Parts: sequence; structure tokens; C-alpha cells
Amino acid sequence: MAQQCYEVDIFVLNSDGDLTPKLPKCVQLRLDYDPEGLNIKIINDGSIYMELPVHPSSDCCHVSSRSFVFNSDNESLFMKFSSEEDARNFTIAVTKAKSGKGASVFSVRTEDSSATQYFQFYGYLSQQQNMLQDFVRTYTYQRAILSNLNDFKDKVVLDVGAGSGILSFFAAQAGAKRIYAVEASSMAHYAQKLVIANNLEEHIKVIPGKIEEIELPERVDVIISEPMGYMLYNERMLETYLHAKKWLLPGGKMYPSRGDLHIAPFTDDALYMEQFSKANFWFQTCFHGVNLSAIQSCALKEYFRQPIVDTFDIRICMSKSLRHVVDFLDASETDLHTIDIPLEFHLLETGTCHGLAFWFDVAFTGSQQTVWLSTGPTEPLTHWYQVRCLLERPLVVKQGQLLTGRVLLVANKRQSYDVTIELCIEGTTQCSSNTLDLKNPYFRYTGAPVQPPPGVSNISPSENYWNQLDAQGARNAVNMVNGMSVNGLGEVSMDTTQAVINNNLIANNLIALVDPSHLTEGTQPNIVHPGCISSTGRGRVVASPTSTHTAQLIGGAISPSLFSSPTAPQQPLVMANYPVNANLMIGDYVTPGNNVAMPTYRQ
Ligand SMILES: C[S@@+](CC[C@H](N)C(=O)[O-])C[C@H]1O[C@@H](n2cnc3c(N)ncnc32)[C@H](O)[C@@H]1O
Repeated sequence: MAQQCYEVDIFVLNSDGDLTPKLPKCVQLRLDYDPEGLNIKIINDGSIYMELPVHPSSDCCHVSSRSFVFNSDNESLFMKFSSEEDARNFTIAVTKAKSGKGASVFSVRTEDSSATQYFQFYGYLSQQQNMLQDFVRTYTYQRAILSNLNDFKDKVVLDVGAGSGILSFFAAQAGAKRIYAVEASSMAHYAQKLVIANNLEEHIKVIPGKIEEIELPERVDVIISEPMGYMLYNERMLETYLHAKKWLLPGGKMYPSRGDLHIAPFTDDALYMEQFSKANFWFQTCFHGVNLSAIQSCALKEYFRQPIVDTFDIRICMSKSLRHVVDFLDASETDLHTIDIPLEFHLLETGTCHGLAFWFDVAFTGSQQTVWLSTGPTEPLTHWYQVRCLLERPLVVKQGQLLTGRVLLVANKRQSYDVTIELCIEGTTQCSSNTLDLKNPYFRYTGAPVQPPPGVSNISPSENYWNQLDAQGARNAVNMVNGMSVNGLGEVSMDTTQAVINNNLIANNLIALVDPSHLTEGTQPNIVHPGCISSTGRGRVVASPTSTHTAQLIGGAISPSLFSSPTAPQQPLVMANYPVNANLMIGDYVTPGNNVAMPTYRQ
């Protein structure tokens, strides 16, 4: 990590202009990058004696060709450098940190308070861990990179917003020659520690700082990043990602290469009533003797300004989703300041439209393979969930009608967007609109499995349930017949793994895929592909988000058929040893060694 160090003698300058040694001997001054500017660390005998943050209002200046004065809270420190050159370099760095603010694209578009809170958030290991433990996210990135070795082998890579450095490590695994891992939060220190501990200093260069403010020694072949926020655009980090293209060589690649925002009208009476009822608290005319009703309408506005972050059954969508595509190779950062998306939906059902649902997919278009990462409601849940924007006045619509309108996203200085949704029923005068604050979403996800919307059963659900159970019971009734496993449906299996899966996994209700090679009678299997239940509840277990290997979830466990399937992974990657009696629940997000708490930020 680029760091500047200087040998200095430090004195206290008193009000008469006299100097008294602060420390008996020469000490080291170290200049560390800080998200708000710079941090001067006084190092005495190898440990930090004092820290002096430098920001635009810091009171300091050079006083001769070899000295510098820094006024801290209660004293003036006089620093005497061992050479004029050191003093000059130190002064340049401090002056730049003091005045540099306001100069970069990032600082012009961001309020200081927002940036401080944002980078503090990403400076926490626990927050990086939450993202790392989003298995769908992390594994898909790894697959996208490792499936396209040609794009990485011996190439120079830039990791935009490297965080813990995980994507840089994936690029190193793919054989990249050099990787610049740029990270603006204090997480850069930890990334550097990981680089050293993994013996990759030759390949991964951690650069603390903002993409908009750092310099690289060369241009790069590939840019990798995970810049997506809620509803794709929240955080405005996509602009940072696009800004980074100033370092991309002609013909270079972007991972991801494209983002699709999906938008669909939805119906959800329960959600609408929930928000309405909360606001109705203010409708009381005698709350402890006080009439609150004068501000009920303001409360309603406030609640309806909050986008809802959670997941839902796709069947609440009243038409096919519309897709708004951003090509990261073509787009420029200013394209994302105002995003105006015209809408046209052909309604598939009659009912009440309560607003618009949003989710996004990104594609990694490599030269060997294209890999998709989806946050859609039909896919395994990620820490981005889905987002819904409610209308305060819902629209009653009929099947076959055309719903038109627009979504207008206007970027703000709080690293987010003001979202306006407008919907009109064609051929009528019925229109409704709302403006929401994406920076302040209502995080509604509880972990409870999603419910299908009422009224979608066309057969008797009770009978259907018992029929399925009967079939599964017969399937589980495995007997050995002439050395072969035969189940109650007469299905034959030569594969000993099936019996073990039946005996252990189904019995213990584990939702994860196991390495078949470890499945021998009586031993505990290694879990190699911890899966994630799709948001449709009893849907699929995904073997690997990038593969097509899926298994049906039957009675709370995976179907053994995955392992007899010709498409099953031949050599599954061993991710972790997982105790077979781990107490996972259906719908739990499964990662090695942990059940993930979903992050509450990315806002
Ligand atoms: C969503 S996290 C991704 C971290 C890591 N790449 C990963 O995939 O786990 C985004 C990271 O980008 C950093 N970041 C955001 N804006 C940045 C900027 N303008 N310059 C450098 N880093 C930035 C944040 O501090 C955060 O650590």
C-alpha cells in the first residue's frame, strides 16, 4: 500500500514562541489515506503515539523550508524534518488533502456527511462479511471470472471498490498478471493484510482511495466491480464504475458488462393496508388527550415515500416485466444522473395495481462464456432482495388494458435517487403517481417464506398436498432388491449415494448439495454446494448459480435425482465441511458455517 513516512523531531510551540521537545527523540510521521482526507500518524517505537486527521478545516502550515506547524485541539506541534525534500513532500500531501476536496467528480456529486457515513459502513468487516456470505453473489462472480480465463490470464485488472479484495483474489486465481485493488474505505488496510497473508503482493496492489481521485501507473485490460445497490442504482456506485473506464485500454472488458433493471406493475393489498394502517396512528383525535389528526396526511406521505425492500411471489405481478438495459461499456457516468424510463404494460389480469416492482440482473459477457447474476423474484434470494414502490392511490385495472407511464430516477447528493413513478390506464382519465426516496427504504424482509397471492389455486390445494406426500413416501421407501436400491415407485438406482442421501440428508432436513464422492455408507458427507431456496418457497435448490443443475425440493430436502442426473457436477468444488445434523430451516440462506444475517445497508 502506498504510504509516505518521514523522520521528524517534534516540539510543542508555546504562546511565547518557545519550543519544548514533545518526545525525547526523532520519531516517524506516517501519512495514511483517510476517506475524509488524510491521517498523520506519529509513530514512536513502532506504535502509534498520536493521530492528526487532516481535512479542509485543519489548522496547519509550513513555517520554514524544513518545518511544519500543526495546531491540534490544545497544542501547537512543531515538526522538524530531517531534509528539505521531506518537508516539501509532506507539505504537498497535506495541502492537497486540505484543498483537494471539491475537486473530484465524486466529491462534487456527494455530500460530505453521506460519503462519511457510506465509507464508515463499508469499513466494517461485518458488512463486508455480509456481502461475502451472499453465496449467490460471491459464487456467481467467481464463476464468471473463472469461466473466462482468456479474459484474465496475464492481464492487468482494475478492481473498483475492492472491499476485502475478494474479486481481486478471483482475478488472481484466473491468472491475472497485475491487479489494482482500489478501495476508498478503511477496509483497504484489511485487504492489504489478506494480500500479504495469501502471498499475492506481487500480483495484487491495494490502492487506498477513491477511483475518482487515485492515479494508476498504467491502463488496464479488464475492470471488475460489484457496484450494484438496491434497485441497481442506489449508492450511485455505478457512476464510479463507469468513471473507472478512463483507465480501460481500447477493447478492454467490463465485469459485469451490462445491467438490466426489471419493472412490473404489482398487486398486494396486504402491503398497501400495512402502510396505510401505520399512518393511521396519526388519525387519533385523543392520544393521551392530544389530537394528532392534523398530520395524518403528512405521515401517509412519509410512509409512501419509502420503497419497500423484501421479496414476493412473482404471481403478484400483473404483467410481464419491462427491461431497462445499461451497457456498461457504452454508458457514461453522466447518463446515470437522470434516468427516464417510459413504461407500457399489457395487463394480464384484472385487479388493483398498487405500484411498481423492481429487480435487476447483471451479465458478465466474457469471451468464453456469459454468466448472469439475477436478483429476480423467481431466483434464489440475494441481499439485494426486490424493491417495490407503492402508489398512494392505487389503480383498478382490467385484463387486456394498457398501462402506460414512466419511472424517473433523479440522482441526489446523498448517493441515491429520487424515484418518481407515474402510471395511467390508456383510454381513461385514471392516473396515479408518487415520488419516493430510495435512500430511505423500508426494510420489510422477515425471513418468513413468501406466500403466493390468494386466489391462484385452480385445483384443491389440500388434495394436491396429500398426493405429493404419498408419492414422496413411496419414493423414500427404498429397499435392496438383488443388490439394487428400489423405491416404492419401482424406480431403480445403482447409485449408493442415493441411499445415503435418503438416510441422512432427508432425515436431517438439510438443504445443501453434497459431494457425491464423499458419500459412503456411514460417513458424514461434505456439503459442497450450499444452496439457497428460491423465493417461491418450495422451489428449487440451486447447485451452482451459474449452472443449470437444479433439484426439486421435496418435503424439505433435495431430491436425490440430482446425483443420478447426467448434468450433475462432475467435480464439485469443496466449499466447506458442514455438519450433517446442522439445524437449517427451509428458506434459510445457507453458507458455510453460518446462516447469514442479511445486511440492512446498501442504501
Ligand atoms: C458493494 S462493495 C463490494 C466490495 C467487494 N468488491 C466485494 O465484491 O465484496 C463496494 C465497495 O466499493 C467501495 N467504494 C464505493 N465507492 C468507491 C469509490 N468511489 N472509490 C473506491 N471505492 C469505492 C466501498 O467502500 C465498498 O467497499
